[in-house]
Amino acid sequence: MADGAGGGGDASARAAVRVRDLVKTYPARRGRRGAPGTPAVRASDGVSLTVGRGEVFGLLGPNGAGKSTLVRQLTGLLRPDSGHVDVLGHDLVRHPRRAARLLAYLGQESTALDELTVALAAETTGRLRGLDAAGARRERDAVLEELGLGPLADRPLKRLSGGQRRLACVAAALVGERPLLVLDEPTTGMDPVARRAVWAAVDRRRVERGVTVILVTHNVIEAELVLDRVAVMDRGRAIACDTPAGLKAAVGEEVRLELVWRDRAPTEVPEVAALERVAAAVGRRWTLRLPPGQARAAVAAVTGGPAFAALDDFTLATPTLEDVYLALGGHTEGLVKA
Ligand SMILES: Nc1ncnc2c1ncn2[C@@H]1O[C@H](COP(=O)(O)OP(=O)(O)OP(=O)(O)O)[C@@H](O)[C@H]1O
Repeated sequence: MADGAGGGGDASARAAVRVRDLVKTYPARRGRRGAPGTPAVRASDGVSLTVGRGEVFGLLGPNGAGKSTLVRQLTGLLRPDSGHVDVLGHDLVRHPRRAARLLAYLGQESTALDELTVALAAETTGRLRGLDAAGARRERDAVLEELGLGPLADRPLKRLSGGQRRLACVAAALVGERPLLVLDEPTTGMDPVARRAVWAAVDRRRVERGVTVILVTHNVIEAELVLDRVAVMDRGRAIACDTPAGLKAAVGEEVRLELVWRDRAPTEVPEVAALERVAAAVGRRWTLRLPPGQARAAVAAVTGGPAFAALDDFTLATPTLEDVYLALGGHTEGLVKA
């Protein structure tokens, strides 16, 4: 595990992936036969980020934050409405087919391999990635051994448990090596032994071969264990990007203040108007990160004087790791904490 040194300015100089101003809106759909339709969703709302070569880079965020939409654009599978995606010097918006040579992608759904046995899924993927027959068999055997899949080699994927099937799909993704691995929640449903095998395999490729890894997760603990840097996604935007330790340190000294207004915030009160400029507002709820002294002053301002009548509730708390996300302006629903 690196200390996160792959991040920051160094990463932009030796970028594996650069994303600039990526926008993707899924169009609204009309409901059929009186059923309600779905509104348009801006799933990528101007995302920019840079992943350094050899980094294990995470996308963290709750359900619906836009993580999968982002990686599907990174992998050339989904065309952005606007913005740029550069992978190892290739413009994947203009040339999406080049993705197949540059990266291995493990999506959330992997039914394409279901009819194959574990061994054949790995071998076939190797052949599709250009290995000759002997090379594909060699890599197949090595990766099945590495992930502890030997005993299941001859079982069709559709006859495996969810976690075993996921592990077989990871194995297939690792055959016929690509310089970039994009893994969308690779360890879903796996037991701890399998999870450890996956993280070890990922780390080995990075350390021994300089492979870059982009990893989607909404597990905060996992993020802290395996990632060099992490971008926190919320409603189609990357709201923060740093090492896990850096993210914690950035809010560690600060206090989280939550204000809930009865009806609307009384922004005609100058102290409230000042707080509004630094608050993340969701409806009637404002979340602020403030140094302890300022937090005390803010509480005094909203609990005394004319603002108090408009205040429904407030809480003050020291941020925990999980609070990093919330303190950055995100929403905790769906963010796995263990
Ligand atoms: N094909 C689609 N058509 C319409 N809307 C979509 C489609 N795919 C995703 N969305 C919407 O886009 C938003 C982002 O979805 P996305 O799957 O990228 O989120 P995510 O962060 O990967 O979530 P999860 O953690 O649940 O996998 C959500 O509001 C989702 O409902």
